[in-house]
Amino acid sequence: MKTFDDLFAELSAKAVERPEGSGTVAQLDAGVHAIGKKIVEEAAEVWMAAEYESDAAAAEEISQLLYHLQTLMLAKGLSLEDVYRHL
Ligand SMILES: N=c1c2ncn([C@@H]3O[C@H](COP(=O)(O)OP(=O)(O)OP(=O)(O)O)[C@@H](O)[C@H]3O)c2ncn1[C@@H]1O[C@H](COP(=O)(O)O)[C@@H](O)[C@H]1O
Repeated sequence: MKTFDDLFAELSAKAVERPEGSGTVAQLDAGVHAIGKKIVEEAAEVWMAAEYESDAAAAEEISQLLYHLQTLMLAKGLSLEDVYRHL
């Protein structure tokens, strides 16, 4: 099963290698403003799923929010350590 750190390593490699068809590369090219809007959208979907949908649906929406947060971290050049030091 993929962990938060595994996904960050995978996305970091995609940002460097820029494989054809990568949604992550497209998001990074779209920039911080577009990724930020996606985060707000996904956060709302997490809230709605948690309040009105199944636990499985909420978990899936949470995974998507985590993905978009990682994409924003990459767009900003932030490392896992930059975030973890605040936990
Ligand atoms: N975990 C994710 C992941 N979670 C969410 N998403 C993106 O977020 C979108 C989810 O948004 P919604 O469900 O709200 O659907 P939507 O609004 O119709 O989506 P869009 O129209 O905005 O694409 C998906 O369409 C994906 O584009 C993800 N995209 C990729 N990953 C993983 O990231 C890795 C790299 O992916 P690529 O860069 O695409 O190769 C792979 O391991 C993927 O599994």
